[in-house]
Amino acid sequence: MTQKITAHDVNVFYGEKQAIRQVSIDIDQEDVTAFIGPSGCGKSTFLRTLNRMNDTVASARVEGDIRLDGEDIYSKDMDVVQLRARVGMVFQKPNPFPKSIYENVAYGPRIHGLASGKSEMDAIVEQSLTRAGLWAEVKDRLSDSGTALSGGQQQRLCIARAIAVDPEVILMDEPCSALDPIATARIEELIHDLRGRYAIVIVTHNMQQAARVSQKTAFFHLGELVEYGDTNDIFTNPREPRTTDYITGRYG
Ligand SMILES: Nc1ncnc2c1ncn2[C@@H]1O[C@H](COP(=O)(O)OP(=O)(O)OP(=O)(O)O)[C@@H](O)[C@H]1O
Repeated sequence: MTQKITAHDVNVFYGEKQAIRQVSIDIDQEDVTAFIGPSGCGKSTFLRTLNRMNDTVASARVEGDIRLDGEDIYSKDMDVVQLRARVGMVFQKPNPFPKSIYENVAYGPRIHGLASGKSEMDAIVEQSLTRAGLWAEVKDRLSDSGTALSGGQQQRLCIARAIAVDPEVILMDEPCSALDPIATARIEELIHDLRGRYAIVIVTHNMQQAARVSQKTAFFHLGELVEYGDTNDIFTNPREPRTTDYITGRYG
């Protein structure tokens, strides 16, 4: 297994309040990794340390060592715009730009200078929408607004947008929580299809979803990483009593 991201002794504070305590974890390149745990345990906060999205929160402070392919992502030399292209993110609520479907996907490659002309851009847009499982549904209406799509299609458009800049890692923060069961199933299939090409980390409230889509699961509680291992082991043979209590529904 190749370790794509390594995190050591990570603490996150919002002002005085500590949200993440001494978390160390290695994220595999080839796997889908699920972060689970009760509301407020810090899953999203920790996820957002992995592409420095917490930089956008004025009160947030991150301590510790986080590396992408061995490179310290909190180093002064790290270009954060570049980092967020390498480590893309998909949010809870689909958030397409109020622009055409085509523009939603082309925007990132344009600002990163990834296409040298219209035909190259067309190819990136088609490939990204194809990988996101949306091409067949939108190829005849690329100039329609992204916000006119269904919720599930919007979320796949957001995944296409992340894919378009050729990321190495995709972070997904409860990507299905605003979707119906059919749209959720499409996203879960898509995660299967994308596995291997991108390292994927998904925060989910839904334990069945974690069991379905991931190979590795990390259980967080009160800002700590309680247990991390193969998804099968976490759900069938957890080592920690707190994990057992959570997966058997005793809290959360
Ligand atoms: N911007 C913020 N400012 C201050 N505190 C915050 C902020 N964001 C999160 N927190 C606090 O940090 C802790 C962890 O929150 P976080 O959203 O990371 O948890 P979570 O496990 O993702 O929860 P949920 O599943 O409900 O989204 C919580 O106590 C939360 O109130």
